[in-house]
Amino acid sequence: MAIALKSASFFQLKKTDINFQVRVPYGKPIISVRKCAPMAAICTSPTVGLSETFTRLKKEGKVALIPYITAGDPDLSTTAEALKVLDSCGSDIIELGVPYSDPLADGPVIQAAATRSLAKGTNFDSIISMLKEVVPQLSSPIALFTYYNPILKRGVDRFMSTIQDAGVHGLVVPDVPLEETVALRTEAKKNGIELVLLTTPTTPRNRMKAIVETSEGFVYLVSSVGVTGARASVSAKVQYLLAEIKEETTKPIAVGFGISKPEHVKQVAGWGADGVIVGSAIVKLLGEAKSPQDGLKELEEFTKSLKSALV
Ligand SMILES: O=P(O)(O)OC[C@@H](O)[C@@H](O)c1c[nH]c2ccccc12
Repeated sequence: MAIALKSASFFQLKKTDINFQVRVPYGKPIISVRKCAPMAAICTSPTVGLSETFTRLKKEGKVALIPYITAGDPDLSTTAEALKVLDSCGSDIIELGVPYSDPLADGPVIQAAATRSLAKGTNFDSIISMLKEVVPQLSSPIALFTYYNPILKRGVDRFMSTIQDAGVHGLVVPDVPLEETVALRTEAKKNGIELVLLTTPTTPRNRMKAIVETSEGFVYLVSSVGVTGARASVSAKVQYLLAEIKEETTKPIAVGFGISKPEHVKQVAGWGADGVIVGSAIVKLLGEAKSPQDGLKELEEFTKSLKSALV
């Protein structure tokens, strides 16, 4: 059954018939089968932002599942489907990475994904076009992930208004130092975009205090030194770092880096995290699957396993 995206605005899809062909302007049509929880009614009411999502989850006594994927890997049509799979399989916020040629904070898995995506011709404009089609079908807010250079190239004000117009709620810029976030924060605020800042295990206490006071949406606690990438275990130091940050702020704290299994998710949630971020394990699964359809099916199973660790 082919559904013109526009006419799906009040379409309640039942669990059994989530099997439809979506014709998208930015790439080849793709058949997708999703068996996760019934999609929320696709309505035009705007998704709520990051802070409101955490406020709702806190009231429900829940921890946010926050996956990260690289846009355009293996291709943008699959990214569009992956966003819907992640959304319908229990993600609460979705980090979407803009591929960049010099991802200095990324490990080999995400670096390879960015290289593949750029080789396919993915660029900021094609990502925005895809988001304009897909965001109205999602119940989870999108936090766009990009290095600073692509923002500067476009101009901070134009970048922020463009992502706001595409329905993006949050922004994470891992390589912008706190001292240089003034311009970003000013334009972000004008466009209702929540700028998430990161603190690490080696961030001095007074600097961490300034970061958490400035961060919007949530505080990103990097669990371990080094670059992104699945680890065999999550450092027990995270428990101490969470307690330290909670002394400085009541803002939600999401932990990322190295988290790649349901048991990691359970452990970090048990240490008091308000959100758990999983990136490389998902990027690897999608990027290395035999086909996009296989990748989407594996993504569904993996996302459900991560979500079940939080129930
Ligand atoms: O990949 P990991 O180890 O699961 O970590 C999350 C990470 O991928 C995601 O949040 C992210 C992608 N690129 C980044 C660059 C810096 C900090 C964080 C990120």
